Amino acid sequence: MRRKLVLSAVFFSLCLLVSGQLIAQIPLKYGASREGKRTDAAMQRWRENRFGQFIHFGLYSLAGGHWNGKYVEGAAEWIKGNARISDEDYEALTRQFVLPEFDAREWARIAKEMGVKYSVITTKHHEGFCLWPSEYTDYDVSRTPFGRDLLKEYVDAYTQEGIDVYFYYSIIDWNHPDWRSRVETVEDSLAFFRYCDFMNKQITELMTRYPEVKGFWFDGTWDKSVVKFGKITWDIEQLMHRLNPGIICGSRLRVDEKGARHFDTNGKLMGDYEQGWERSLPEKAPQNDWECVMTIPENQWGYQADWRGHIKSATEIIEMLAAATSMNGNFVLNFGPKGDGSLREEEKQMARKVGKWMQLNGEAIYGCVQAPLKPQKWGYYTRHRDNGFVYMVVCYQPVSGMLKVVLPTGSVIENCVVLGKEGMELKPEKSTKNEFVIPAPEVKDGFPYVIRLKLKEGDSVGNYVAPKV
Ligand SMILES: C[C@@H]1O/C(=N\OC(=O)Nc2ccccc2)[C@@H](O)[C@H](O)[C@@H]1O
Repeated sequence: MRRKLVLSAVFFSLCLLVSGQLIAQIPLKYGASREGKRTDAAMQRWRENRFGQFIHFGLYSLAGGHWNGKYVEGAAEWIKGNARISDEDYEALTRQFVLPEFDAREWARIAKEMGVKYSVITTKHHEGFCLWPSEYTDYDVSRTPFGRDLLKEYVDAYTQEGIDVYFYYSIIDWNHPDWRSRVETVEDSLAFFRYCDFMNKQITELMTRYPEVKGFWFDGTWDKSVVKFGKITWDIEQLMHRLNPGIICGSRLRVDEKGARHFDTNGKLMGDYEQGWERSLPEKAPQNDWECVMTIPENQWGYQADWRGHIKSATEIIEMLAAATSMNGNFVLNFGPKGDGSLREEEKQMARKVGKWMQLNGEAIYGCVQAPLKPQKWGYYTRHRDNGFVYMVVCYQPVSGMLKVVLPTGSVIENCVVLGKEGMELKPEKSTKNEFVIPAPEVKDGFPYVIRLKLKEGDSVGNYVAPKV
């Protein structure tokens, strides 16, 4: 009998362990450096920004996804490898880096028009070319006909427009002689640690030359060299916090000493937000802060002259932004400027359409969080963190003409209007004890619309525990 009890206890614990309910905590030196959501003002600002822009710009922008007159398959910013371009031929692009149409103030104006509150720029992508005059390499803007400090012009122009700036920095550096994708020999180790020293110097340079930077968006931490020496990513995090304790950094930087990425071996998030949502959205709200980065075509971050496949419409982008906000996440839309420094027409169009929508409906996005209400098929609920309104972002117009809403028992809808038509109140009908139907307004422009609900005082939507869905 006793043996049976012991065996079933062991079996039960194993099931829990396997199901992840009970991760046996092991001591980690280079695991998560902090736990739980940050509550400081800098992070709260990041949360309230909600909508951001990504800018992928580098030597790859000159190639535009084509080489020797031919379209090159794959992501345009990976063209060096995709087209098997020699180091010499690729480096020759620096002599074409003239940027006759580059105007950071125009980029910033268009970002402002689109309604983004922050912007992330590739200071150095995997190619290793730096958009600022770095003391630690010649492979940068200062050795090109353009010659100017592009990063400074970007930082000044965006800051002038009131848009927070963030720096993308690739750990992978195909140009640097000491970069190693794997470390197998003593020589590899010596080179790789020289590279880490170079990297720490560049990160320090970026944070001291451009103190406006609010955070870093690290990439390229999947290679064996980084996974094997996770401590280097701990060191980078410690370095950044020494230089600016409020700096914000996502989970993609970090690797613990066991090789675990994003979440350490004990299941704890390493970084200030989940940075794994690339061209995808979660099914339900993650526990942590999180950010989705999205491309307009299927998978092109750098400039590709010939977009193929499905190109997302402004309506699709707006729905993704609303979905992200409804799950407490940020949404960052990518632009890949052309090799002459100008923005492509499709992206300017996108900025105009999304910006027009944001002007009318931004209050349902900025500073908003998940409204814990039963999800409905017509779209997404958001809730402003302190104005008390609940927003319904309607993306799927019901043929019934009726929008169903289930509220906390005893709730009363005091006011119900479509943003932009505040003068015309909608009349919700109470169908059962806590279900209402709202007559759907006519959709004319093919864009989502937003209904704003004012609930009777005392309705605790904030604390309402939505039924398990
Ligand atoms: C934002 C993108 O980030 C990248 N890579 O991201 C990933 O590798 N993402 C990833 C990796 C494994 C699983 C899921 C996503 C880069 O290679 C790409 O050029 C672009 O800058």
